[in-house]
Amino acid sequence: MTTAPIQLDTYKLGFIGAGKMAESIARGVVQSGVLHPSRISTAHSNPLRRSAFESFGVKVFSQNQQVVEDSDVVIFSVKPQVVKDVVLQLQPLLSKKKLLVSVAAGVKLKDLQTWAGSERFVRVMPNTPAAVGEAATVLFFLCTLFFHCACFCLVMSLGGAATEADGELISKLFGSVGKIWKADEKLFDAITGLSGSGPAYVYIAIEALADGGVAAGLPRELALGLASQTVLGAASMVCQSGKHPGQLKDEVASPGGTTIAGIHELEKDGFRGLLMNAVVAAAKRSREFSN
Ligand SMILES: NC(=O)C1=CN([C@@H]2O[C@H](COP(=O)(O)OP(=O)(O)OC[C@H]3O[C@@H](n4cnc5c(N)ncnc54)[C@H](OP(=O)(O)O)[C@@H]3O)[C@@H](O)[C@H]2O)C=CC1
Ligand SMILES: O=C(O)[C@@H]1CCC=N1
Repeated sequence: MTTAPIQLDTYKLGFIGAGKMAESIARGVVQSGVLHPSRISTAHSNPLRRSAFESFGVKVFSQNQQVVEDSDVVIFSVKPQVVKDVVLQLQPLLSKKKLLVSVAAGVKLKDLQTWAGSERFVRVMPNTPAAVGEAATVLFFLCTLFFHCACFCLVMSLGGAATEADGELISKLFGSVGKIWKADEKLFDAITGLSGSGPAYVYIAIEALADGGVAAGLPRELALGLASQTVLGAASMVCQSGKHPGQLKDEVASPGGTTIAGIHELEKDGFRGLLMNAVVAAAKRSREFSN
């Protein structure tokens, strides 16, 4: 039985938690054109947070309850430390008609479903480049195997009462702000440590590369522009060339040249190990948020 394709623009999207992650997703969704800003809402009392969303047409209520009542899809984008209280507070409004999403680091789906009194809940780990349509987002689906017409049909059951259409809806929504993957929930702490937190590691690298340029005599603006574009170009080469980053690195490092002199410095001070440690530490912190 074929179902009609999901029309994203017939849904209304609400954010509980009008912070950096919510704003990044909302900006990316609006920029992609898949949803008009008038069909997006959030709530905050702080004038700065209100104007941040109103500046691109998103409705800002004063209460969370109004957001839930106004939305078909509700994204919980508050900090992990408060998500339980917020979900419990809104529980009476979280009917099965609402598709619920959590972007909170470390908070397990089973707990979210319990607090909401609804199994129509999906976990998502996005990152802030959603704002420019370049997010790395991982979705957690509860996969249930059903016998269907004498063959296996892997049904993306998103948690009990969630449906395959819910999966398509969430995939389309987050697919509009970048690349999406699906993974088992047991990987989510590592995913959070890598791609959830990863933009911050790269921002530090860009800042440090620019500082290196300044130390070598470049004007700050030129150094920052070159550093940013070099990281963007290198990442694009990995994503588009199909080559391993090690091969791409070797293609830059001429024998006895400048690059290998720089790489030698990085290796002397354990550059790789430092990045690995950052991901592992962030994943460990994510695990601390689960009950
Ligand atoms: N930032 C990122 O790069 C990523 C964040 N996430 C996840 O997204 C979630 C939000 O993170 P982030 O956007 O960075 O955090 P922010 O602090 O920027 O945003 C959280 C927002 O929630 C608001 N808030 C606090 N309590 C309530 C409440 N009871 N009801 C409604 N809103 C409330 C805060 O308001 P106030 O400031 O007034 O307290 C704030 O505006 C977290 O769970 C995080 O793990 C996931 C991936 C990446
Ligand atoms: O720093 C944090 O906890 C959030 C989750 C992943 C990125 N930012």
